[in-house]
Amino acid sequence: MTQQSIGDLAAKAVGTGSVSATEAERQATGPAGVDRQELDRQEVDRREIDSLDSRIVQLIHERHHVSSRIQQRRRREGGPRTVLKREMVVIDRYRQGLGPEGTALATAILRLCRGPAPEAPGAANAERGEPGT
Ligand SMILES: C=C(O[C@@H]1C=C(C(=O)O)C=C[C@H]1O)C(=O)O
Repeated sequence: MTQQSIGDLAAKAVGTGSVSATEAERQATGPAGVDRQELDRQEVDRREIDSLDSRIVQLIHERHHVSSRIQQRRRREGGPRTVLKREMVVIDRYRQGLGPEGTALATAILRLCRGPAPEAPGAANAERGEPGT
């Protein structure tokens, strides 16, 4: 299901913007019903955020994969792992797109893409069959 269709479903299910609930529906559900509608909207929006966040995490994994390939190739050829000039270009793209916080985000992403493949805390323990996951 696409993000757009989740949003459409939400609009149909709980009534947003021009598709607001009728007075009759409001009377039928009462104040508690209105609260429930609000909760429904929040739940749908939260699911959309969860889905977006999963995609962002997946994209960072993909980015790490490609970045590692470049870094390893350069190392094999006797070059350095990192190239500051290129990193400045990357940081600038995030800053242009997101403002000052973009710089912090780019820096974190570059750091993630420098080390071993990022993994969830406890993932290594899970592989070894240890508790805490
Ligand atoms: C991927 C590269 O190697 C390193 C990693 C970078 C990145 O993850 O964007 C950028 C510059 C280098 O420090 C590259 O040179 O493009």
